[in-house]
Amino acid sequence: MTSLAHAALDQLSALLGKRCLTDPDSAQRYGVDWTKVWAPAPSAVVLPETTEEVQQIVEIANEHGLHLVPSGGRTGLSAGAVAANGELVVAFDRMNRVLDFNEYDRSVTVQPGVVTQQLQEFADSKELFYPVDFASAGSSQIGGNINTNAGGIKVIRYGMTRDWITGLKVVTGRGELLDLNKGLIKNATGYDFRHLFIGSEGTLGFVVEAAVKLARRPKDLTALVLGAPGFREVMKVLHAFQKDIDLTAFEFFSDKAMAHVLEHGVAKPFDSDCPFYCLLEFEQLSEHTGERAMEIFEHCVEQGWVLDGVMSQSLGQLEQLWQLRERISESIAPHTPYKNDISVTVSKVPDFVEDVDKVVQDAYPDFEIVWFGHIGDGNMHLNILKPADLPKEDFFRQCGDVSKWVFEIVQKYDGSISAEHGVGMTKKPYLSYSRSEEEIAYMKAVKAVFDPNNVMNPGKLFDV
Ligand SMILES: O=C(O)CC[C@@H](O)C(=O)O
Ligand SMILES: [Zn+2]
Repeated sequence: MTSLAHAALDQLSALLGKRCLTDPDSAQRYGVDWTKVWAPAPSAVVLPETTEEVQQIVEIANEHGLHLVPSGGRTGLSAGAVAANGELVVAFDRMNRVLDFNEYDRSVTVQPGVVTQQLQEFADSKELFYPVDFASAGSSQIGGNINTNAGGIKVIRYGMTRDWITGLKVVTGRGELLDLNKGLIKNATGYDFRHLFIGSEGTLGFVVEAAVKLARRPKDLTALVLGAPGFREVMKVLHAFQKDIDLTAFEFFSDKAMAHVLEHGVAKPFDSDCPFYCLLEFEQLSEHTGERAMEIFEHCVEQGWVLDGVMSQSLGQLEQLWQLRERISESIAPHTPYKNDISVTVSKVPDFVEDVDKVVQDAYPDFEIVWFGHIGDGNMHLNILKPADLPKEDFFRQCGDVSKWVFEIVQKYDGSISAEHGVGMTKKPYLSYSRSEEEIAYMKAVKAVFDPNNVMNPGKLFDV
């Protein structure tokens, strides 16, 4: 570990005892997320258990000029929670309790270290539903989800994390505790700071408590996996289903993505090989919905938009079909992927994908390019896989060069360079492709208000 001012370390140890860690294993464990670009090098790791302790940590940081990095489930993909420069990591694993539940408000109050799946299971135990879901739900924490405004596989129906947070308690970079919006549905009293903190990547303060809204449990979820001859056909299928059915998900993946998950032991859904696949899901609110889905499926086949397909007949089959999509990220991970998480409005998706695909195919004739994502909400994951014999540094450098061309197209289409993974360090150099100079100046000014000494996660999102 790099050296932290002795006086600061003494104060932290006096405050937290054994919950102030300076051993190399803890540094490795708490100083990284799922990006493998920067090596972890924090000065120390602290594990607060109360809001008061969080406030005192922030006060010590201000006094000694420490830099603080929030750490949740560490499943991030943009290096937003990486401590690579001697920072103090503040990990929320010990603040992981459900504090309150109110069935009339359909609201649950949680600490930031509650794991997403723990929240989903709690909601289920109350016969309710927390709908924000993604493959890393088993380890990601709600505090991290709030800091990145996490999205995932159900956004088409339920929106992002932002749409489910009705209240936030935060400790600002000044060490003050703010109680934001207090669980209210309606509150027209000026600036809603809750929304400033959601998606702020820990640059303004720490989330120490959140009030989360819950939904009705979905009824008889059913999935269809369909094979399509081309990408444009996938979008026609989306349109055909959406005209009649409220979809809870519409995901797509290419044949290359399919090949990787099959190699990882997931069962093939049907015999035909197709260039593209989509997975769509809906609630069977009545028998009629299933019949209507079959009619639309047949229509898509007649039109030549669908080559083959399968529909789940049980919860087990539904879960099996979801594996095809949810396990893509882990199945390509051994190939050191360079990730892009880009979005445009849904109507622009076909032209946008065609333009980007042309650029990356030309730029990387020897690299494998894997497309998949949440196409129903306009979010594509573009992963470039590293050839086994190419050194990691050369690979990332080449990918970085091409990113500029990709992001020029994103800008042309008024899209986002980070739809749901955040900016962190990986996308920081490209922020101006999605946000104007004026906007970035306002962002910096806002940070200065909440965190005047720049103790909160510096070097992420933008440089001050
Ligand atoms: O690995 C990726 O590029 C995407 C990860 C995640 O957002 C997903 O949708 O599976
Ligand atoms: Zn995703």
